[in-house]
Amino acid sequence: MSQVLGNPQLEDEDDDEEDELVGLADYGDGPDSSDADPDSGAEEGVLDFSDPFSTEVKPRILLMGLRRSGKSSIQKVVFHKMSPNETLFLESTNKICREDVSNSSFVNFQIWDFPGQIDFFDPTFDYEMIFRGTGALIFVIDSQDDYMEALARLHLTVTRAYKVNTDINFEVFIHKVDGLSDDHKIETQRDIHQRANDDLTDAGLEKIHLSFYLTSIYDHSIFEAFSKVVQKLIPQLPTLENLLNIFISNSGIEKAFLFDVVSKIYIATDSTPVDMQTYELCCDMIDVVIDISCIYGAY
Ligand SMILES: Nc1nc2c(ncn2[C@@H]2O[C@H](COP(=O)(O)OP(=O)(O)OP(=O)(O)O)[C@@H](O)[C@H]2O)c(=O)[nH]1
Repeated sequence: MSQVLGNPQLEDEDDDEEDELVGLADYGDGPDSSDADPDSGAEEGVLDFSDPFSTEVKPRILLMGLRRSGKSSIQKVVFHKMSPNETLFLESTNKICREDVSNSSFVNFQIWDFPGQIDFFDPTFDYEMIFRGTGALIFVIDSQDDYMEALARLHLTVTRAYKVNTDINFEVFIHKVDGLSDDHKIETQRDIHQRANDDLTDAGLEKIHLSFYLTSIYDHSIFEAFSKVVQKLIPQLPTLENLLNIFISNSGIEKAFLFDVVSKIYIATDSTPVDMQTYELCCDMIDVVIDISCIYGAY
């Protein structure tokens, strides 16, 4: 049986969502570029890259990838509890959207959602400043689309970012795999992995490590992948893992996760392998607890 640990902050959830989008950089060249996301409660304005907020020491996670690859959907489903079907109605992002995620002392970072058409040669785009403070760069590839252009973009993005900051974790989400058969998923992952690493080797940058994940917003894979990305940014991870190891060996519990209840990402787990079904069961349990808490108003 699994143990679910965490600190729900349910009463603040709605308020948090209101406050979460803290800034938007105008990066659009289209007619919609001044439109704020109507659902986000966003505070709109031109982002001053030199503002004091942007130099905060919170780890920064960037969501990049081609247009319509699924970046905003990932953010909305994981951090705003949007149902996957609702993402069909999301409008294209025309600005850099920054969101502060401060669910607990461990889940405390900024997510920057980039528009698909970002141009590194645009002098108004200060990519050096952006990459300098970045902990993880998630590059989203639409696996249901032809991914050659996405791979070229991935290469350009990673090499640019690495030049500025060699400490960035590069995470590649091979996304929308719900539309692929199991064999096709494995083949796509192998092909993307091979091509992306070959491109880096050809550029003499084989030391750059890319991590690959098969993801979809229609199942728990996106939460699992995000969990792994976030864990790499938590310096206390080895200690937490150790504590969970001690916990399961002394309690007879089979598997333990330390959850961020609000987002359902797990911050740490013991060192036995993660079985997706156990993780899904724990996520479902969290949903039940949240639903019951809402009904009985315990908070
Ligand atoms: N089948 C499937 N569709 C998805 C998934 N994730 C996102 N989508 C769909 O992909 C489309 C584009 O999603 P967005 O989140 O707007 O993409 P984006 O990368 O933010 O797009 P830009 O803002 O234009 O850069 C939407 O219709 C989503 O419903 C997924 O895991 N599976």
